[in-house]
Amino acid sequence: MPPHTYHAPLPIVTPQTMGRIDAAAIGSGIEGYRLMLIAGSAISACVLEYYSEAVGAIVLCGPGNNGGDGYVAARYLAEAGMPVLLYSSIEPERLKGDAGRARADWSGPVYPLEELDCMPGYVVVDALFGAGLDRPIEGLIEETIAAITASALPVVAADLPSGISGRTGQVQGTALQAEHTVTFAALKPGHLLLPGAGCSGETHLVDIGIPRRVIDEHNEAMWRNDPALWGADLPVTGAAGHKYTRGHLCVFSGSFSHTGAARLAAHSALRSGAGLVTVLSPSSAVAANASHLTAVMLRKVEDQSDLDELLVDQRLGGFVLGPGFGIGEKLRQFALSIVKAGRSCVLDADGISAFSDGPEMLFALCRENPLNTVLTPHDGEFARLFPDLHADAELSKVDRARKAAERANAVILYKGADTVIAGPDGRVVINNNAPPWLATAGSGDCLAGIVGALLVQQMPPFEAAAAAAFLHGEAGKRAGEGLIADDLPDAIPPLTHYQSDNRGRG
Ligand SMILES: NC(=O)C1=CN([C@@H]2O[C@H](COP(=O)(O)OP(=O)(O)OC[C@H]3O[C@@H](n4cnc5c(N)ncnc54)[C@H](O)[C@@H]3O)[C@@H](O)[C@H]2O)[C@H](O)CC1
Ligand SMILES: [K+]
Repeated sequence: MPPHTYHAPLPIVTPQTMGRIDAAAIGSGIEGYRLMLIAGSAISACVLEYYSEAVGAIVLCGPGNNGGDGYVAARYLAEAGMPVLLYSSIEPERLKGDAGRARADWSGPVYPLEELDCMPGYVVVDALFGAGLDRPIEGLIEETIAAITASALPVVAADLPSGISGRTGQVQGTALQAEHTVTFAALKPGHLLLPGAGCSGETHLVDIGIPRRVIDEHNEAMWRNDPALWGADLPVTGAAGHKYTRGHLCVFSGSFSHTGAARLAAHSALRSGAGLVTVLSPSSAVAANASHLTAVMLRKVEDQSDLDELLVDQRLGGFVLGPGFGIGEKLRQFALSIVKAGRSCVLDADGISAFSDGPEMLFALCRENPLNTVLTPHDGEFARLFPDLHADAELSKVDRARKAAERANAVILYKGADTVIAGPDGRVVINNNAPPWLATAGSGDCLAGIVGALLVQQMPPFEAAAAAAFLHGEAGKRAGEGLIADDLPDAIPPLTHYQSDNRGRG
């Protein structure tokens, strides 16, 4: 039995779409106040579960429905016997709609926010702003957030930590740091993208009674990375399989003093199930590579004619180009001829930077040979290849990755602690299983090797990139804190752990 339990992948929706989902649910006959009651009860349940020892709860209510959730939570907490002090950022009479109703159902006192006293031993319920935050926080609320931060009282956030944009995960002026965030119906990008992910603490997704059908009808082709998205596309080695049916990946080595990156990628590729892996080395580095390779094969590729000769062999299904290679015309020509030849190509590191001054030719070739290329930029490399997208402060990391994939006609694996994978068809996943210690020298080389291995095993590129990011994160967890990149290849979990279907490929 695989250790992974299968379920539907979690959709992610922007706050704007969440508003439409709320409206559709309410339009279909579900009462809005009922949704708020369930939301508020989930917040109070979280407080009672994690902070049962607290002296009491300080509930901060804002001017909209997020504040309404706060009034409901306050009532349930008080009913459970917890002392509650409720503070409002506006005169409570000004609350309208469901939030007004929630206030009317709260029989305790409402204090103005000016009177807030961060008493030791209390837990804070942050119901100031959620999905409706639409401008930077300033003035009294900014001061309130500073006071809570200085007090170090634990915070449970309703929907989102106040100050975090649900759409981008960016801080609007200032933001609270929560230990727990209770959100409703679907995750928002702000829960998974930095810095919002860091401010959310542990995120709890609660079903408040909006039917899954309504959420699916409004799907934005955006999910949290999960084996449920690609488990059925993982390569399966059947009894009749042999090393050639498991694909042959080639990894380019750099020059004499830059060979380690290619070997990390090659070793990771073998561990990710590639049948054969060959390091392609310039003559100057053949001896250095030979002294470190065993299961991985080695072949001299000095110039374009060597590569052209290699590309005649159709069994060589994919190439990883960039790690340690050096930026220059040689890399550009190699990349273009691989893509032109219709082979799978992972362009990483120098493989991305080399195209900073003119990626159009690469992007045009990718359009002619779709479903071949995966680009794996970190933030600096992304900025070099897509300077306009990187500089546009209005765009979220999801928007940037999506637009870049569309422009490049390639899958973009935009690395970071909040890696985003986007396909040219608009699909996006946000990866969130990477431990912080995975950010170490050579880690990206291993990731490129995993992507390449899955590509040569016939996995479609979007699924291959998403699966690789996930496997890389799992490898990081298995290798543990203090890992170095050399530990990663052997920590890659067996693919069979995540297979969800027996779609055998030989
Ligand atoms: N998702 C669901 O199914 C449910 C969600 N609920 C909760 O409702 C909020 C969203 O409510 P909304 O009224 O749209 O927005 P907010 O309460 O977040 O705030 C809007 C309010 O705040 C003002 N405002 C915005 N930015 C600022 C600022 N920087 N400074 C001052 N004022 C600001 C804005 O003008 C509005 O007046 C969602 O997060 C859930 O918590 C419901 O419970 C129903 C189910
Ligand atoms: K909040």
